[in-house]
Amino acid sequence: MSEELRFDGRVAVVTGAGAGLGREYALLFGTRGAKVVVNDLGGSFQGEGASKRAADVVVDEIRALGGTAVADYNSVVDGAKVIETAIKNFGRIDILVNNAGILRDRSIAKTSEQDWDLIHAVHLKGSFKCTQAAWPYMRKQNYGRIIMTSSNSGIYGNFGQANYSAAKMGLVGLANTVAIEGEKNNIHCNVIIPTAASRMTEGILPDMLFNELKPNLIAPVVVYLCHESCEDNGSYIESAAGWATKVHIVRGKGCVLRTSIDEKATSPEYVKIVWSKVTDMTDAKHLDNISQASGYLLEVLENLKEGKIGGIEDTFKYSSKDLILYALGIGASLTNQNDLKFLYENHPEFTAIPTYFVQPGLLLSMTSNLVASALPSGSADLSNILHGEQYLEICDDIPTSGTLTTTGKVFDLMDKGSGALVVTNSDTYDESGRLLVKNQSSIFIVGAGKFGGKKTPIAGVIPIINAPNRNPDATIHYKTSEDQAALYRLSGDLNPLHIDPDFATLAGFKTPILHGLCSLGFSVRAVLAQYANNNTLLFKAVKARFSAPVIPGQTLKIDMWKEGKRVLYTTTVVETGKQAIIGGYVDLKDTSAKL
Ligand SMILES: CCCCCCC[C@@H](O)CC(=O)SCCNC(=O)CCNC(=O)[C@H](O)C(C)(C)COP(=O)(O)OP(=O)(O)OC[C@H]1O[C@@H](n2cnc3c(N)ncnc32)[C@H](O)[C@@H]1OP(=O)(O)O
Repeated sequence: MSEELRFDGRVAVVTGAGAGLGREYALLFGTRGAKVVVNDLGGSFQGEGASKRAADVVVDEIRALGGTAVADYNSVVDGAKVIETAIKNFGRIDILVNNAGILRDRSIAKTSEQDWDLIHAVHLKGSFKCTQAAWPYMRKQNYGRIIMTSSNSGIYGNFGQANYSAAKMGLVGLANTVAIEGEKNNIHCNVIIPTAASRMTEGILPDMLFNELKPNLIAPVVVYLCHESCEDNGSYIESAAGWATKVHIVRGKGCVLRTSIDEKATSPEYVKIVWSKVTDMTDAKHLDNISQASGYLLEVLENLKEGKIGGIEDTFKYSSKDLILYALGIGASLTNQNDLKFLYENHPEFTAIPTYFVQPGLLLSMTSNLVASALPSGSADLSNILHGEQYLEICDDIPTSGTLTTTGKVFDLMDKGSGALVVTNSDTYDESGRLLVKNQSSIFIVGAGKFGGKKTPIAGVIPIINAPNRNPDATIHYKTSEDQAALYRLSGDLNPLHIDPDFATLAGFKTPILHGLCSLGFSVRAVLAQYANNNTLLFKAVKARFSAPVIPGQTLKIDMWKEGKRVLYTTTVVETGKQAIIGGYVDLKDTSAKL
């Protein structure tokens, strides 16, 4: 054990110290050398009556233990008088534990104004008045330790305690500001959130818990918080039953509700769409002060201004398990030994199939109204949406797990007559801000054309490249499984079009169809197997146009033409002879197999 923590020369005022927690604090301070003012009005726990006895008994106890103490019988609402007792008797005030409290439990419907006012007077106003009265002395001596007593009833709410909960949460707010204002004068203010068996909690807590909630188990925590060696200021400490912890308020990462600084308004409908992001607490953080809170807002605005957010932002987390699930979803199989490195996380060359990284961009589109926001109607229904084209470029080394940030925006909108074509661009970064992946998706909204828009793409929309007019240099067949879409969807694209027969009918298909990106994954596997010896490091980019649907269970024929480091390909459904992907190509950094 380290050196005994002493309070010699210090004067401590403990309010409501006639019983329960306050008594334990007062006794411990007294045995540690502090001169103690034992404040207690001596009323009932409902705030009725007053007697000197409660405080006197504790004073006697402290004296019997060899300590120094005086009683004070004032109401904490007369804070100046309470502090005056300390000054008159001991000449100073170093420690103030705002502990006095009463209960007036009623449901909100039955809480009278008097119930409300009385609770606020004792808890909140009393703590304020005592603190304010002690303040000039503490400032002058450049030292002070103040405790505010909050409660889980305030932090979480508790049936029948509206008045008490509000006052207890009010004390947290009071402590926050007192901590800031006192900092430069070495006045620290912290919050204790105790759960103790006392006359206030008897009958509320279960017996088993009640019997273990001894106030003397909390006193050491409060007494330490009041010691000069304790550097905490503005902390909330919860303690009960011989246990203590710090409590934090955290703020989620949040979600930007507009796509550019020029967008002057957002809408309740949009808020509804992104609500899961607004309320996502996965990356929640504690902020140390109000400047950090507003600082982040400024950052959001700066990013919007500089076009850095340039649209919607999303977080994408993945692990080796996700990579394996994806690999299975696009047909990787242990029947091919070369695929083991995609399916076994302990394989020395375990790696992602690069097309996995179409997911961050796609999921961003699917969980926001990015696509709909581009349309004149402002709305789009999944039953009318088909994946038209995809471009993916890997820009840097891809880790096998991570938390990535994707920013996405609408890049172009075309009126194709039979439908509208929305082109979205997204960039995906790792935690250090390294650009890992670029995606461009063209989404065909069937029936949303003829709105008078332009037909041709702007520069920057990556065109498809038609296959050469010669026999393919290589062909690979892959049979998809009847459960291919059921498996693939687990990687994130939960569009019911791929699994729900009723939804497929609604969208105009006889049966659910395969995800376009699943067919793309199969096709890239073929190119990597044929021309890169399955070495994913050689993969640079892929482009595809989804020209006809694929039904799970059909066989894909991937025809390939090698032109330098570019491999052009088409993907045909063997059973129907229809081309499912046209104009596709894979750019390799190098090739490892000759024609
Ligand atoms: C918000 C959330 C985002 C959701 C993201 C996606 C989620 C996924 O779950 C969805 C999917 O995976 S769907 C499955 C994969 N996709 C498909 O199966 C679509 C297959 N393609 C088709 O059916 C038709 O091409 C079809 C229907 C697309 C077009 O056929 P037609 O209407 O007959 O058009 P056509 O007469 O051939 O051509 C008209 C103009 O459009 C251009 N075009 C055609 N197909 C295109 C395509 N796939 N992509 C881009 N442009 C396309 C043509 O070039 C033509 O333009 P122009 O007149 O200027 O030459």
